[in-house]
Amino acid sequence: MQEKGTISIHTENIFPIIKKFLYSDHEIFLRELVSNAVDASQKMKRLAVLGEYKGDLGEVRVEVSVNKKKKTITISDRGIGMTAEEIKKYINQIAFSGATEFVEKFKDAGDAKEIIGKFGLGFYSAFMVADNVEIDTLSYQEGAEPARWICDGSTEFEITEGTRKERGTTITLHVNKDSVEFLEESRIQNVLTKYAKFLPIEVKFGEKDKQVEDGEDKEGKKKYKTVKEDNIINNTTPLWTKSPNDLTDEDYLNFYKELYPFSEEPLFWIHLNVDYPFELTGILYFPKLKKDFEVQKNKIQLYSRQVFITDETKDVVPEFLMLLHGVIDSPDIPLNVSRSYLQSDGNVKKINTYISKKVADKLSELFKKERESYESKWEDIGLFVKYGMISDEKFYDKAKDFVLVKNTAGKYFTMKEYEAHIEANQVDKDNNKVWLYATNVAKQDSFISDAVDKGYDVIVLDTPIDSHFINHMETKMENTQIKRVDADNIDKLVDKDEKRELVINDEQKEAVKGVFDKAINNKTYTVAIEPLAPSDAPVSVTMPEFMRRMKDMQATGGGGFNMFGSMPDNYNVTVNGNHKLVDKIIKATEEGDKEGLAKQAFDLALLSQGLLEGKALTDFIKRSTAILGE
Ligand SMILES: Nc1ncnc2c1ncn2[C@@H]1O[C@H](COP(=O)(O)OP(=O)(O)OP(=O)(O)O)[C@@H](O)[C@H]1O
Repeated sequence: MQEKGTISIHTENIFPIIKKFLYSDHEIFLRELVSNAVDASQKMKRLAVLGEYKGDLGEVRVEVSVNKKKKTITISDRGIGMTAEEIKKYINQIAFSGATEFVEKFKDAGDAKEIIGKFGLGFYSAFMVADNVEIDTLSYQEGAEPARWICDGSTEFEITEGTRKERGTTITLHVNKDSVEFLEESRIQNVLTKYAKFLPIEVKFGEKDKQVEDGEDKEGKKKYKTVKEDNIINNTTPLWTKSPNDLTDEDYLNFYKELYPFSEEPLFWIHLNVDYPFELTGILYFPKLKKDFEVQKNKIQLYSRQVFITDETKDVVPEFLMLLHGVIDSPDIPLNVSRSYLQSDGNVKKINTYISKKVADKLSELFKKERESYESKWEDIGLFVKYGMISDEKFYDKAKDFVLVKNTAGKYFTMKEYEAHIEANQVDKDNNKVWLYATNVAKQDSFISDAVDKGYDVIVLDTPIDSHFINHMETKMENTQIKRVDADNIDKLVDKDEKRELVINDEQKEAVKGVFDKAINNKTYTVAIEPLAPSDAPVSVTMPEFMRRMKDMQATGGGGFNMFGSMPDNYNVTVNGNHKLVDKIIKATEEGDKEGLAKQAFDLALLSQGLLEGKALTDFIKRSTAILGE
């Protein structure tokens, strides 16, 4: 038997185009060929189970080897093999028609780069690294003849009788001169570890050293010797393929270590398992996030029937879920399409909804069953929950019952509990509940203690996401305002319309304002004289809530409020017209003394907020020291 033919594709220059497109991702040829070998092996095993193959299965594993001298890479399996007819059908027609389709679809596409590695190019991808490809195969079918196929990367191929005696297929790649890197064992080892680590059929790549006990020496100490053993790349039954009922916490923790050898232990995990309306399995871990969530992204690995596809899961899982770690395995995620398509894909949407619901359910269960432990983990999960609430309305609906706020005394509340907690006292004249928050307990201490003295409660919102979270919550909660505790004088923050009289007259008020304006001499500070309690601070410096929040949001990204980030800081300076200091300023005869007092009080206000620095701080200390010596 000898047959020559032309592969039926229209695009004669298909090879150069494919090579160009896939330039940066040549390594996927190995993923494709090993996956094919695994598929053929699994089919073989199934046939045996079904009783359709009665012969000896032997050891069904895939073997990869490299011959540097001959410049070849071989991938061989003991799968179902192919007859000459099957080669013609599956390789010449199907495999190549897939490649033609690829070229036609994407030769003009702007996002060709994005689809690299996502398009299952199958067998054809061998030509990215090889000038010549051979197939030696023997079908499992009784009486089948071995067949051999050779193709030199043009559209010409040749099928002849083969010599293979053993069932299965060997693919031999004659590596081209641009791809010699793949003749290095370490390179192949890396690529296999990346893509084949959890394949369901054993993949062997050469041998490795192993230390085994070898009796004892004269002093009775154990001796060891080095022996060779098969280098098996994969764990064929990774944890996510097992039933959760058969697994212990230790199993999950060990698997986490296998995935991320250098990471801290995760907080908890969710085992995903769904058959309908799509197929998906996986394990998602909640890592210890702390406050730096950016570094945590891109840790979820995406598999399709245990073949690693990518760890760029953007577009496949909702943005906020990308903070999680773990594995998702689904044959229903289309991998051979561009990203924009992926976002509108029905299955991807269903998968998103499913994962997001599962995660919300898990958190809800933990909150209900183990509140104490949930609270102790809040520092780590809070960020995630808030991120989810802002970005996913369905998640918000569930999470609003288990999102927590902590007050300055360290007590945790749900939103409902907190509302009840402040309802009696923290309400302004218009019947708005006023939530007070601090972003830095140490720096805002004086404001916090003013609020606490009034019997008010202050919560701590000190993570980068909080300014966004507050904005979101305000739109959700009725008759509620959320204000930073240092955004104004406490009586203004919770304005109960308790009128207090100013003890000085209008003329004196103007004069005092003039003294402060002159002493401060800076347009970003707006001075106002207010009638406060004589025991309140003489001067306070605040930044209005709106301005502060826009700046905070801008600093942590997003919000579309770029203009605020570049605006100078604007502060309100509130002078307590009823404080003894004001009286002293009025009574002072020297202009310099008046200004000196005003400046000193203003600097003290800045100091209490950590706003006094540099030369201003040095001057203040000198001035204060001088006063002590007077
Ligand atoms: N090692 C093998 N043993 C038996 N049959 C094989 C082997 N490799 C390829 N084939 C046959 O050739 C066909 C084409 O392979 P190819 O990899 O191009 O596409 P595919 O595996 O069907 O799809 P994909 O694009 O997902 O890789 C396979 O479906 C299979 O029938």
